[in-house]
Amino acid sequence: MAGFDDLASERSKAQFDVEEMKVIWAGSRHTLEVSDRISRLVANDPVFRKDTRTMLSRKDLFKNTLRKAAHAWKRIIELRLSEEEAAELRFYVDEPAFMDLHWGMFIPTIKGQGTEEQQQKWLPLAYKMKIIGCYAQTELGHGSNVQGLETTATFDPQTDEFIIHSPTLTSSKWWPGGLGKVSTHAVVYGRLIIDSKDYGVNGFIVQLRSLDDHLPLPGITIGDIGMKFGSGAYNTMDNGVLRFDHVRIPRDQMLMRVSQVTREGKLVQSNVPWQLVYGTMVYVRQKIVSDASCALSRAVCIATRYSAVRRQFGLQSNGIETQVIDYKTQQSRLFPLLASAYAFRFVGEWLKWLYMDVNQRLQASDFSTLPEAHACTAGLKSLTTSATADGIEECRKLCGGHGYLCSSGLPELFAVYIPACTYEGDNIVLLLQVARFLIKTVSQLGSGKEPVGTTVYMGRVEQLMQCHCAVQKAEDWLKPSVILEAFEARSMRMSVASAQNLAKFDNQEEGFLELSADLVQAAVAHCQLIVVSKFIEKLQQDIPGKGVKGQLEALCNIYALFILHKHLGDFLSTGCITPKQASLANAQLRSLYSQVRPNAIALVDAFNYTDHYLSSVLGRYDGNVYPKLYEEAWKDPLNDSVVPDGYQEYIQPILKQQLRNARL
Ligand SMILES: CCCCCCCCCCCCCCCCCCC/C=C/C(=O)SCCNC(=O)CCNC(=O)[C@H](O)C(C)(C)COP(=O)(O)OP(=O)(O)OC[C@H]1O[C@@H](n2cnc3c(N)ncnc32)[C@H](O)[C@@H]1OP(=O)(O)O
Ligand SMILES: Cc1cc2nc3c(=O)[nH]c(=O)nc-3n(C[C@H](O)[C@H](O)[C@H](O)COP(=O)(O)OP(=O)(O)OC[C@H]3O[C@@H](n4cnc5c(N)ncnc54)[C@H](O)[C@@H]3O)c2cc1C
Repeated sequence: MAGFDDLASERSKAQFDVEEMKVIWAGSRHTLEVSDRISRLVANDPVFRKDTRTMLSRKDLFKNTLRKAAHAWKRIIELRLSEEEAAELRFYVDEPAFMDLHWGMFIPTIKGQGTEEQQQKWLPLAYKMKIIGCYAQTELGHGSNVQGLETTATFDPQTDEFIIHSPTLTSSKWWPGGLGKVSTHAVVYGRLIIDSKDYGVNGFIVQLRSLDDHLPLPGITIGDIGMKFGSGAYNTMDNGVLRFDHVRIPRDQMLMRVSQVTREGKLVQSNVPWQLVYGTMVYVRQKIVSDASCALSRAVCIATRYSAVRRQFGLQSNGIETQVIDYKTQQSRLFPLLASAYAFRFVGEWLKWLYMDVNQRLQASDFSTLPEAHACTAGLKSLTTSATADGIEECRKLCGGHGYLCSSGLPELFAVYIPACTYEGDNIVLLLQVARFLIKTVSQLGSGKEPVGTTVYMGRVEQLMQCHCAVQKAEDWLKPSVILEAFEARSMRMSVASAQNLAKFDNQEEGFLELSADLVQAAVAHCQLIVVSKFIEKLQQDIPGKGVKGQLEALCNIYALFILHKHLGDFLSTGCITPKQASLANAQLRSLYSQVRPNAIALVDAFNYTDHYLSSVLGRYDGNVYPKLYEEAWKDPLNDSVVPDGYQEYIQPILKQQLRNARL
């Protein structure tokens, strides 16, 4: 039967050891074992079913999410799951919920911005979930501009308290996940006011709801902000609105690692940089990069399997049509996304390491790598989420009409994913942060301050401004040194050109605004260089398993040459490559697609996703697409009755009217 045979035959063609590739994808044999075990545990638990999610009303959907979250927590306790296992469980349950903000933002904020005493007081309560917290920063009037927040926290020396207040409608907290209906507490960001003086934005732990009956505490107005994009999707989350009317909290509920307010109302700065108030965002942005590879690989897995099952046109001698995966256009759209999924996986792994490293340094009062960590997390968050959102939509189109059905899994995946381009920092705003960092780095060249980390290449400015690409034949594009130099030269030249243009302005801030579109492109070029270079670094590690390294090399080259092809204007206009070299790169790309073609199904099998996680009829492991699509259609509530509700009120009268008109 079509599908079964197609995928089985594809798997038999694989030229590499899929089991070893699974280890590479997971990060280690141990991680693969944990992820495999927990994914099956979730798939086999009826409470975690998700097939009706897109058809439920908001209220039912939300209650269902609460039920799943409670069950997940129960299983975590019963099975004594480790933190790693619990995080995997959350991943495979695959439903955004208040727990994400509690564990992903509330707890990390207390850890990162609270003093030792504050951590000792609040963390045990949060770990045992005796309180549930969220992260209340964004307001109706201000999201990107954190320094523009309006909520006030005014110190009252009489009572040794802060008075938290929402002075305007636009100061209402708006968007925080978990806030609308669940959280009992929040870290609230507001302006610290002492003696009528504004000391800027700080975090405060505020109790919102009673721990007895869950009612809002006096002075607090709280609710959900309403339905969001798509059915199911992010509507499982209670993104909320919150207003304060002079709510009092004890002084020790201001998070005081960065600065402290004394009993006398004096502000004392500690030795840590004030930017640590933004620290949770760095942590979450780093996580979002790893998540990008998961979302993209999931869409790619669905589109690749379906492309091997789907046949259109071109009858072969045996009388069957061509698998759409064999069309070069399909390959040129699909394989760069497959390569991007692997590329984002490895850059995510590296970013996790970078974050751990910066964190260890912070503990030891070494703040030197914070600007680099901020630029990398901001830039890579922006680059990977934008590419993933576009990539999921491309996968939908790669699946033709059936991709538009909810049962393909792609519409909901898209709807859940796209806010990642906005939350934790709008992607353009974040790229502008990277651009500032690059301009600063360029302006310091020659000052004796050597560029570090991902900007080390800028230390070779003279060479990179003048170098000529050495490619003479298509295969030359397979050399990592050639690719790296082209990407470094492009990024260097774009940053230098931006800095030179900026220097023409008397007012740097005005110049920055005027040139911001070019600056964003320079930031993208730098971030793409990071992704390419981290993929190349990965390949320099010991990679066991028959044929595994060869496949990864092909994917790395596809990623780099696809980006080169997509941004050809940059590479040509900066003189990094010639038109002839561009066309050789394109020829090489085509040849790489042919190399990956027989391995495509095995390369997506290596993600090791269960059918439960994929939740896609098109992406089923067994390829049994058509019978299951047919079966799914009949499950739609519209098909509960043969004649639809409303027939007598709305269809029959029209038909009768037409009958009368026809007789006239
Ligand atoms: C055991 C059981 C377990 C249970 C299992 C459950 C497990 C569940 C885990 C799930 C985890 C998943 C977690 C993920 C959840 C995802 C959900 C996301 C929900 C969304 C949340 C949000 O959106 S929160 C709100 C986010 N908001 C933003 O991102 C705002 C963006 N804006 C800004 O960041 C800033 O305003 C700015 C950076 C754009 C501008 O800042 P500012 O106005 O201060 O000006 P400058 O540009 O001049 O910057 C000054 C100076 O500071 C430097 N800098 C800026 N930001 C940072 C930073 N973050 N870190 C370090 N430094 C920074 C900047 O470079 C400047 O430096 P100079 O040296 O002066 O140049
Ligand atoms: C699903 C979801 C969940 C969220 N969860 C939380 C949460 O848990 N806690 C929380 O506090 N917040 C949360 N947020 C809020 C989120 O962090 C903000 O929406 C985000 O930071 C973007 O800010 P904004 O909405 O103010 O966008 P705006 O800044 O208003 O952006 C609008 C447009 O203006 C552009 N723009 C803005 N500033 C500039 C600039 N300087 N230069 C050039 N262009 C600019 C942007 O690129 C964008 O195109 C969530 C948001 C969403 C969508």
